[in-house]
Amino acid sequence: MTPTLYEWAGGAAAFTRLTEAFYARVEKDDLLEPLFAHMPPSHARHVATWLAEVFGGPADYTAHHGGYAHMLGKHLGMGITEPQRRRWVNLIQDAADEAGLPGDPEFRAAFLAYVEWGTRLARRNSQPGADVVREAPVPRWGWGEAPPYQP
Ligand code: HEM
Repeated sequence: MTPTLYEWAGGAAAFTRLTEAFYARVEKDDLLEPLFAHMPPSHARHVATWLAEVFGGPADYTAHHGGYAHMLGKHLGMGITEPQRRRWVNLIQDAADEAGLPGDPEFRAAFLAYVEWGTRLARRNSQPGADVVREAPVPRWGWGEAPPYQP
């Protein structure tokens, strides 16, 4: 059986460490801090729950946090710029290193693929007047072309 990305990453605790490390960096970041200035303390935990579900963990964001529609609503009208999007991508990769997520090529390729996809959608959906998909399931992301290397 191929493990899920969630299992390979180290389960719920790994995603908690990831988003804590990420938002510690966001708070000190010139481009992102202004966007997140009014973020409630629960934010890091909610994003960890989202990412855990996306990568094959329990569907708790869908069950308890309003699912896709709630996530979408948080980004609407924000007008994320490309430099801000790219910084988000850079900081979550730094956070993945700091949080000790697996560094193997296959895991990081799948992780970054989702982060690229998700941030590009978030940026597009955040533009004023964007034509957005309002209802959808929380996505589920897999290994793609390179499954985990298990000798
Ligand atoms: C893969 C990409 C992304 C994912 C998975 C993601 C996920 C989320 C989720 C789940 C929430 C809602 C949290 C809750 O339920 O409380 C949220 C809110 C938010 N996101 Fe994103 N996001 C992504 C990209 C971005 C980008 C690129 C930016 C800006 C550069 C951004 C800025 C924000 C902000 C400012 C909030 C609202 C924080 C608040 O509650 O005040 N997101 N995001």
